[in-house]
Amino acid sequence: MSTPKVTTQNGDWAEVVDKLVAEKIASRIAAKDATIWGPDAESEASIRLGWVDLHDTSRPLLAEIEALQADLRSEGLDRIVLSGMGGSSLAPEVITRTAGVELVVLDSTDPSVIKRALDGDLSKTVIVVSSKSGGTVETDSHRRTFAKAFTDAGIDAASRIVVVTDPGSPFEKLSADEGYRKTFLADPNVGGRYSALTAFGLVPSGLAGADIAELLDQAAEAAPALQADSTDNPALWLGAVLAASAGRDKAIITADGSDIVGFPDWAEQLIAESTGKNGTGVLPVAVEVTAPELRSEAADLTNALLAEKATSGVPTALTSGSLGGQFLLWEVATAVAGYLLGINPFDQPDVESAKKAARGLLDAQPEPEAAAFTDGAVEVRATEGLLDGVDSLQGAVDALLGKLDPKGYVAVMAYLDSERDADLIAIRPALAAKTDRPVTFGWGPRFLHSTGQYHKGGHPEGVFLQITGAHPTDVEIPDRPFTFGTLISAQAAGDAGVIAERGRPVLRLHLTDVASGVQQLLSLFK
Ligand SMILES: O=P(O)(O)OC[C@H]1O[C@H](O)[C@H](O)[C@@H](O)[C@@H]1O
Repeated sequence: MSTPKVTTQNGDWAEVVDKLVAEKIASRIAAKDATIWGPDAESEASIRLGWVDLHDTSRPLLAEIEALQADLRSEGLDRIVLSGMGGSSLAPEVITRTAGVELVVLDSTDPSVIKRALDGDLSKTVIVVSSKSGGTVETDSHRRTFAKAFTDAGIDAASRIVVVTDPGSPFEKLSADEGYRKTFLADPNVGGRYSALTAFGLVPSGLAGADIAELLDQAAEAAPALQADSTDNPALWLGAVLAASAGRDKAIITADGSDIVGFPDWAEQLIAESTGKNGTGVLPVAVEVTAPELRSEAADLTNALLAEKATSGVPTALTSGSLGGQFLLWEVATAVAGYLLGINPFDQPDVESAKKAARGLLDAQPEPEAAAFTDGAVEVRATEGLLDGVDSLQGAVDALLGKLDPKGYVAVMAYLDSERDADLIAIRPALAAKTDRPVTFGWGPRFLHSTGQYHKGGHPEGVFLQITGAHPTDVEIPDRPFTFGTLISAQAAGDAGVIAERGRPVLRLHLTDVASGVQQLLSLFK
């Protein structure tokens, strides 16, 4: 095991850290002092600090998870599917990828993703449906669809559904009414993105075969250093680099040489939802190790890397240590960053707006907006004025990039199948190289529960490239008046509408044939 370490380069944060030590911020966080973030944040903070000692309070869960796993295995049930969005799936994804065990993570509404999950061997499948609120449309839709699929296959659906939710949520009651196999109630005093070491992180990971006791041991080993009012506390340095590097409001995150798999995607949600609000915050940009952003010397960047060496001259924090320790390190650092930025790190005020817009579209089912023009396999639409005088895909992309401020960023929002359409990811470094600006890439609707908050609530300086696709095969959602295809289209249109209302440029590309549309898009950058 190794305790978390943070080394800083290309800057001096000693004064900030001294102030944090003098104000006893670390020990006050550990003592669950809800007053740290000011009077406006106090009531939320008072029910959101349960994560500081989960390495102790989650212990009783281990035996329960182990017992269920043994039962499932004895029945030959070893294909674990996890339905969960944002904080209900990002941590288990990192934990199981790092442990090298199989977990099918379902955090999409793309019909092709759903179909693939349903096409797996249902005779060996258990679905863990995780939702803190119990009201998330994606997870509700997955649950309905899997329940029917089990029944259609002659399998007792209730025996194959495991629920993780908060006590008192509507989902707890539904689970009891339906007689689902087991309901794990999570600690309600922990928000989704801080829930890696609650039942949300531990249940699916443990059932899939990851060593979750070790994860808690790692966090327990890390905790004393992270709670100390000391200039040796690594979380104070990481928090200071993230929030107190003047004018540097974009953090490039990558993992190079770390044995932790996929950590930047988890950190992205933690930082985006915790800080991206009130027109401020830190934009987390999760990138591949060869990303152009890592060589950039731009004045608005910092780097937060799970790596041993800085890659450019910008302010950099290098972090290392075990996964359990890293979870706690980044959580404390984000709470510290929230304090330094003067915001409440525990709410996500702008996430709801996109959900509301999608619901409105599902209810109204309006005629789709006509395309401004079609180029090959791509229908092009955009916010008003953006396409004036433009009649080609190349021209449309250039027009969007023309709106980029010197301090702006590009957000690629792909409402597609992350496995089938994985080639599209190449557009991220291509755009970063072309614009010399940071580029976020999110699969929709997954990113709505992560960077989606920052895009609407953070610094208003993004330009948005939304990509959707045709669905040759759609999937019904039992007892709902819409299909997965309609749902994902409404989520995309709703989100684009909210971003446009906030005055940001949005270019919407709809691929009438996804495979050739993806290649057509990529060819723009060759
Ligand atoms: O666990 P749930 O209640 O289903 O919520 C899943 C996700 O939903 C919202 O988008 C929140 O912004 C996220 O922080 C949360 O993780």
